[in-house]
Amino acid sequence: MSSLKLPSLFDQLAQPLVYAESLLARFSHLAASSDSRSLQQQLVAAAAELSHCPLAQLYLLDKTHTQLTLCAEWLDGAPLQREASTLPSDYKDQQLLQYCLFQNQVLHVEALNSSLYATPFLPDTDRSWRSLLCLPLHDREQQLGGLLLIAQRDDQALEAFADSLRLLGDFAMGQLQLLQRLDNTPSTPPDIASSTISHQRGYGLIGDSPAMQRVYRLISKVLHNPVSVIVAGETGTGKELVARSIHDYGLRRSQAFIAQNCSALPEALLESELFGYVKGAFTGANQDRAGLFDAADGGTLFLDEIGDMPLGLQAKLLRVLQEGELRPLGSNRTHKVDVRIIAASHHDLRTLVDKGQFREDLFYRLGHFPIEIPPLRERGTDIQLLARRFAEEACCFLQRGPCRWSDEALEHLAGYHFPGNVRELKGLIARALLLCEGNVLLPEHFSLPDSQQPISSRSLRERLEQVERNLLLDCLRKNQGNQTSAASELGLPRRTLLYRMQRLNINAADLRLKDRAQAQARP
Ligand SMILES: Nc1ncnc2c1ncn2[C@@H]1O[C@H](COP(=O)(O)OP(=O)(O)OP(=O)(O)O)[C@@H](O)[C@H]1O
Repeated sequence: MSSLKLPSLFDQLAQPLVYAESLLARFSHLAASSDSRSLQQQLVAAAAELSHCPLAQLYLLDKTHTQLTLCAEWLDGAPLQREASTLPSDYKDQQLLQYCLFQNQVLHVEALNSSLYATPFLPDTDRSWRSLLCLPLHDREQQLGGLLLIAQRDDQALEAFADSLRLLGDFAMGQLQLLQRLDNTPSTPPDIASSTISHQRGYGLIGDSPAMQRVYRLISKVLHNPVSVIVAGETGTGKELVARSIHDYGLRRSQAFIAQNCSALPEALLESELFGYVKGAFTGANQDRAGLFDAADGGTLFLDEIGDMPLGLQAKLLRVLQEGELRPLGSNRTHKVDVRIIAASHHDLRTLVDKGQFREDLFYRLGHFPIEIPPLRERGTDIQLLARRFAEEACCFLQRGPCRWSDEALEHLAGYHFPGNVRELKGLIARALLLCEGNVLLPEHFSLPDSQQPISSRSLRERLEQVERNLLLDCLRKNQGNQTSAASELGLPRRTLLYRMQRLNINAADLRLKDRAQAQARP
């Protein structure tokens, strides 16, 4: 929440203490309200009366965060009930409201008659509207939930009311949330069998651990904000899933989400995939073809493994990000695109910048908002939530009845390190279900390496070896088992890597076989 800027309030109001007193009274009225409808009415009445504006409006976003609805209106001292048919069916074309929502910013317009914004959402009255103040409102989780608007028929500076009305509006949003929760409280306790579903509250992601709660908080900050995001984390931790959640729960959800892995294609092919081309751009270009930027126009483009994008393409990407303009291959014309970029990498991009393998300007342009996804080993009991959920999904997929978990099997999983993270867990469970002939999952259904004695009973040396083993395995997997590339990434001579692998009992051939088996077992 923003804090009250008392100096501006004191400067601009004739009787600031009287104002502060009425503001307090409004807070306590709202706190006492016991139904959502009257709470919304009380908020608009309070906003109009505190600011001495004839009009106040409250707009709320629906659960999908895409649809804005006018929920309460106060005009000339009384509630206004407009026929739904006289109101816009949605406010997607209302630039002023959308600006406030998308930018998550307070908007103050003092001379509406000379402003560029149209205001058909304000009610028609004898005298036209001259000034307004529009405030984004947030709920208790700091998620954008709606807008509070006040308007005046004179040219009047209304910013002095921004901080205090925002606090009041945010408080009302929190109260609304509480009332809605009370309305929906089930009269009987939740079904135990469906308990895992209740944990799916983090934007469709599973996990309740403090590490994942931190991720959810970061996601909530960028949902309604068009900044580029970099999702970082080890392989298989859920980076693409997080990117999808940001798209699915944000204002772009009705548009396309397109994902492209930047390490999967050679440079020329990646370039034509991303930017498109015109007929004759190269041999075989028989017709114009739109690229992924065009396909994602209005939506989100997820660039996975951005650290592997060749430097030449990085420059082209930077241009699109800066100018919002695209020039397909072989064309001398540019056109505008509006694409939100979410990039992911399991490399540390800062290190790549230092090595000259990633452009510093692109790093700063993209990396406004990094989100670090924790590895599974830092998520505590989330492993069990995920395991149960994946088993339910796999049972559905295999069209068999639900399986029970033995405590030993859950403990067995909890003690394992999971170098391949959530993806590895998912693969292990799919395989275990195939091996399980009854309906109880037991430790022997999970083919975890033998050395899985509890971490706490191992010596420091054994633990360090385990860390080193996981690091080498990760690096080898990432480099598709190529020891020369893995050694170069680790900054080791190849001979040293081979020696360490031998000492730690890592067999590159096994690694490839195991990965293949897991890929096949994946549902
Ligand atoms: N928190 C989560 N809840 C549910 N499923 C998850 C979660 N995290 C990851 N997964 C699942 O794990 C698998 C791997 O996730 P994802 O592909 O998003 O990982 P990634 O980090 O992008 O992988 P890579 O490093 O290979 O690009 C997917 O099947 C995904 O659905």
